[in-house]
Amino acid sequence: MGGMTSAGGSRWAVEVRGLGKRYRRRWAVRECAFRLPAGTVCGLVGPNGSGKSTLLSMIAGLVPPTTGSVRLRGAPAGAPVDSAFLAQDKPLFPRFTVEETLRLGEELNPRWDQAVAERIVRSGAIPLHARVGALSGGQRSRVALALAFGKRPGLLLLDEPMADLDPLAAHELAGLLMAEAAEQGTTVLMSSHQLSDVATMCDQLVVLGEGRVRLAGEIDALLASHRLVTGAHLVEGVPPGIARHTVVESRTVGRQFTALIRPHGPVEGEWKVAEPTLEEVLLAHLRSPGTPPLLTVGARVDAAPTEKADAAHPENTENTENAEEESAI
Ligand SMILES: Nc1ncnc2c1ncn2[C@@H]1O[C@H](COP(=O)(O)OP(=O)(O)OP(=O)(O)O)[C@@H](O)[C@H]1O
Repeated sequence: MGGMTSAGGSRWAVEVRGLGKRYRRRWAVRECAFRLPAGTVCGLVGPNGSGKSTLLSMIAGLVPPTTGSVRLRGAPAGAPVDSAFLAQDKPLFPRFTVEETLRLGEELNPRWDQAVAERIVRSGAIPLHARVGALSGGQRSRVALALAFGKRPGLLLLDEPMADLDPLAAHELAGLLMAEAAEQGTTVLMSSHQLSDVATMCDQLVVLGEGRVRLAGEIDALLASHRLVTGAHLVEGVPPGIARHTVVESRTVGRQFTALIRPHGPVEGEWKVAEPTLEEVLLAHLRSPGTPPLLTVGARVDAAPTEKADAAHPENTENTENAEEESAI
């Protein structure tokens, strides 16, 4: 992705710069800056309370940022965009029938695709005449997904879409999301706590920790910039040959030393060195929130000044330990 430029803007579905949200004294999202190529499926991962829903709501234009800006498809910040947001609580009118709910979707959306919406509802065996308030949680999720997909949006923002779906429904949704991205060029940004869903569905990743971006970019490139190192080690602590790399996490059990590192050059010594799985990289980063952030070249935005950022909130800038890691990926 090294040759990418932001020329033409529209190759980036989402660009956020200096994005922050403060609720009273507490920052839910801080200094987020990354971009997401159009037509990709991106997983948004992070511990509870790390700011995923807040970030999605700001990108959806539902929550005004305290600092920074969101740009969608190269359009000026704040311009109306063709996106659909499926919130975690999936708000629907309980007194409407499923059919009435879809009709409302049709009336509100000029590009409405009734066939897609109906297919999603029918494959869950949900009767069109059923009242939404009488459906199970998973069935309501399916209706909400039908509404989101029926809009045929360019950008689909999903907050834990799989959370209450049964395994078959989740599998079907995964197929649908990937097909939409491939066939319609839809960009999908979805938060999830299911690392295996992220591994099977997503080609991009954004990891949040305490409201900040910890990892962002193409999953292949992120994996390629990490190594899992194992071997025998007789004394406590990280061996000097390993400590010269960025050590995300290390542990010694008995005589067995294991570390997830970002190598800066060859790993010397009698170590077994392998490329980690996505799950290994994610878990290590979730357990080690102090690791410097890593953004691939494709995910980085220039450090352009943001609208209302740092001048009004000088406490935003103090954090040198959060300096981004230099990398050639
Ligand atoms: N409307 C609000 N008013 C005050 N604080 C809020 C509000 N919404 C979110 N927060 C706070 O912002 C932080 C981030 O919350 P957010 O819901 O964005 O996290 P999340 O990563 O989506 O969490 P989860 O995985 O539990 O869904 C939390 O500390 C939360 O308490």
